[in-house]
Amino acid sequence: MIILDVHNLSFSYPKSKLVFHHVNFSLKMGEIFTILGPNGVGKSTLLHCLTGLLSPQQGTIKVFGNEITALNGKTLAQQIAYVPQDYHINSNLTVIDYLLTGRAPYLSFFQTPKKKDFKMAEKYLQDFQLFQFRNHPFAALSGGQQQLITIIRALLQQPKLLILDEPMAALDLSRQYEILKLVKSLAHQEKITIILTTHLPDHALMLPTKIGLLDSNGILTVGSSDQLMTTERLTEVYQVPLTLTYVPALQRYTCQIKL
Ligand SMILES: Nc1ncnc2c1ncn2[C@@H]1O[C@H](COP(=O)(O)OP(=O)(O)OP(=O)(O)O)[C@@H](O)[C@H]1O
Repeated sequence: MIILDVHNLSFSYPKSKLVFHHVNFSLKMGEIFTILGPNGVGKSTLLHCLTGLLSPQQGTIKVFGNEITALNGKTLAQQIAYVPQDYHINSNLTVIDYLLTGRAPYLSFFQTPKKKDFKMAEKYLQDFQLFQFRNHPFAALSGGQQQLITIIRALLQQPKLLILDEPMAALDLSRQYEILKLVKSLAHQEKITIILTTHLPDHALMLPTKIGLLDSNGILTVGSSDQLMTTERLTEVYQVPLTLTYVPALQRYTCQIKL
């Protein structure tokens, strides 16, 4: 079943050249899609289009067969959850209050969160060993803790499509391991479709994922990991000497920069 269908998408900011053009891909239920590319090529911009935050100049985005522009905010928030790259919020909300905003798509305008909503949020806090921060101000947490809380908030939306912009950028190795395992299990067990961006090709090499390579000409090349995660393709995209090596102990390739 196709969850997301992107056809012929092109985008430019006002009075600027096209960031990307003629982007095409579709994602099935439970599929993982990792987008890689150098700084400034337009990965976040593309994600903003996919969440309906930006309107493309050309092309269509369909979620469950419906044009994204035809969906109301509440329906969209029940179907798509988005964790932005810049998750810092300027507010005095406590962690639990911030998390409960993730339940808003399931509450009516005047309704306050119910016991069930608190329990869901608290369960995630326990699972991520963050329960001790329940009543702390969100803004007082470390960068990595804020990133994890923002991911939990997205999970509380119970989305069908989860969009994560550099979800591991602020995380230590053990938390990266946790998020990679989470991404795999959300996709395989809960059949959530996941799009993520990362600057570490190894993240893509660790996941069973479709790949999107966005280059500095604004072209998104979509294919399998075997097709696109090669020394030649990544050297071309990143314009840096690098090499992919198969590590038998890991049973996968790793990517290293040649310095
Ligand atoms: N609000 C904006 N107005 C005008 N130009 C913008 C805006 N936001 C981003 N850009 C430009 O669009 C291009 C793509 O930016 P974007 O943030 O999407 O890249 P990215 O691939 O996500 O980069 P990074 O890997 O550094 O996060 C950049 O040249 C950037 O300067």
